Amino acid sequence: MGKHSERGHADGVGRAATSPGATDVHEVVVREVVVREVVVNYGDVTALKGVSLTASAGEFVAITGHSGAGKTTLINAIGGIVPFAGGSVALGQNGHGPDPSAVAIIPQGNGLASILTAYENVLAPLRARRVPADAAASRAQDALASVGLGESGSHLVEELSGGQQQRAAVARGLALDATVLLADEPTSELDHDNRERVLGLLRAKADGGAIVIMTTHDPEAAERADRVIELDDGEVVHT
Ligand SMILES: Nc1ncnc2c1ncn2[C@@H]1O[C@H](COP(=O)(O)OP(=O)(O)OP(=O)(O)O)[C@@H](O)[C@H]1O
Repeated sequence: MGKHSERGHADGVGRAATSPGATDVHEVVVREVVVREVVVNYGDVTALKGVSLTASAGEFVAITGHSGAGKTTLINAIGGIVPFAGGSVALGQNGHGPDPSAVAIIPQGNGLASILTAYENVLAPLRARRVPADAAASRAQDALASVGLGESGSHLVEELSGGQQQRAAVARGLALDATVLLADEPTSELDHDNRERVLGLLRAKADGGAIVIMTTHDPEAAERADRVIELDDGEVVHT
């Protein structure tokens, strides 16, 4: 099957459960993300030139900017998956570095394993984080249902459309129930209704106390955030 886009209180780090599905595991709760003067180099290319931002629990922040401005690099720096040459990223107020168990990333290009089913893709990171099997299964199924893929979990990713794959990636990020959710262009492949569905889920995560940081090229999606931070050529040009 081909790929068809659907487009047409900063009080430090604690340990607590954050949703009914998370009552069986302890997860790190982050009240604040503080990015200070972060510099990221790829060889000779300086992708971030001293970027600073703060986001607090309950906030939904959009990062905008033209292609190549550094949005993905910023998401990955906050998520701790790209090294930075200068600056710092702190989760909570005590100077903790990025903690993988506190953060979920919905990556650009979905990052799903195409030979696994959608359900297996959502389940795998939950199991990797030692969520017990029954709870992981139920969280994976609930997350898939929340993005409208309740009936499609048994399909191989390679059998899904581009938009369905993107929603499966959103489900995978949501299922982790992390208190920092980083979403890199999570609606780029979606039709209007599914874009609204996903933006509503991200809004609900923030309203539930998470810190949601989303990159987007879509002005209408950015409008749904509490704040918009614009990057240009590796620098914050508007907040
Ligand atoms: N792995 C890499 N190696 C070398 N340069 C890179 C690498 N990844 C990104 N870059 C460069 O870093 C800069 C920022 O890229 P980044 O992907 O963060 O931008 P972006 O704003 O997310 O772009 P887009 O909207 O197209 O996804 C660009 O100049 C890009 O070419």
